[in-house]
Amino acid sequence: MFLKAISLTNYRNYERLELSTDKRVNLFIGPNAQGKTNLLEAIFVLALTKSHRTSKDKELIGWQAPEAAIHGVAEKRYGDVTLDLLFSGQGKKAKINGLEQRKLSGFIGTLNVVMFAPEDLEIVKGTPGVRRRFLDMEIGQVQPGYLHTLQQYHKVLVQRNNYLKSAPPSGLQADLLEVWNMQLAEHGVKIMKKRKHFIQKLQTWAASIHAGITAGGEELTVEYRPSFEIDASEEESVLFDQFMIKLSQVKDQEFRRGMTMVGPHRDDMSFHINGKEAHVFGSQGQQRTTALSLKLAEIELIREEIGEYPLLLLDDVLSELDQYRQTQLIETFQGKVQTFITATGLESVNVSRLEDAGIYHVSGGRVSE
Ligand SMILES: Nc1ncnc2c1ncn2[C@@H]1O[C@H](COP(=O)(O)OP(=O)(O)OP(=O)(O)O)[C@@H](O)[C@H]1O
Repeated sequence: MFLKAISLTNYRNYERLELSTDKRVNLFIGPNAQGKTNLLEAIFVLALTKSHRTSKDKELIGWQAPEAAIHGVAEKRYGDVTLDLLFSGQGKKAKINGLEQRKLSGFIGTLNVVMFAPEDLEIVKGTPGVRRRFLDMEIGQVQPGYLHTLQQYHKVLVQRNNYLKSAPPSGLQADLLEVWNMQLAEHGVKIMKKRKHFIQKLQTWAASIHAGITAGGEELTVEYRPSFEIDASEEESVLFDQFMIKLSQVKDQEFRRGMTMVGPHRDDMSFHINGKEAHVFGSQGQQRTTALSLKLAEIELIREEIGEYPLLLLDDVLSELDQYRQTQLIETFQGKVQTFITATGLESVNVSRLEDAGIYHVSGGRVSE
């Protein structure tokens, strides 16, 4: 897929921007705090209706304005699509080809993006919560039903935790807990199964991309670390029973601690380079390359799922890669994936390798070619 044009109205520091993005590689250059990330963020928001930097939509609206709008024209396999998002104090509205979508889930996935930014290092170095968010965003982008199941799971989890916290063990109502257990297990196994499948595929692509970027010097393995082991090839009913047994085993502990001890909200994933845990033993460069391999693997996973390549957004990351890794990155996707890159200067980018590139200068919320 290809983003042909984007316009912004009162989006962060862009009062009004109309930009045609008809090149395979679009490079945005400028000093700090001029609006480069804001522009990539706007493309990300047009795909997922929310920012990668903030959960507060209000922050996307220009400080002096009541509302913000993003308009884009994307070329897809089956033709052109126009996308509109409007953010105001009342919430957000989404339109595809001028038609308002009753549910945002009908809009998400029309445009697909993969963003790689400096903070993605946290996928490797950060807490399990960061890794779960990464998984959920990625699976959610290609399997719309997933986010709905996740929401249901979290609703039950909150109710169950409140009950565990407030009820004295002697006064427990076994029936009530049983109902929540069943709902938790029903949604929980669906999420775990999807995560397990996703990580298996992610592992295959990430390992081969990582080997390419490091000229075969590093072998990356990615593993799912659920709160209890499952065999994802089993029927959901078998996994449901396993989940229920697990809940009964940790019951006493749950009452003591007042919280749910097993389930996808306690999942994690692990990364090993040449058999050693990347989080503990990896150098900064190895950790960054691991995060990059995961993101690039996602590009292939999205293509497998939807039949075309997503856009790639690289925010301020090229300067952190040595020339060899930059070249590998560019050559892997050159000609196949439309790419948007930000950098503070051209010297940090191996421009000679780029084909069909447009170079834009960003200054104070304005973009010039
Ligand atoms: N809601 C908003 N309304 C107006 N301006 C905003 C809003 N949110 C952020 N800004 C401004 O946007 C600018 C930051 O832009 P951005 O994050 O895109 O910088 P950048 O060009 O990517 O810089 P760097 O190279 O440092 O990453 C800041 O000057 C900030 O004050």
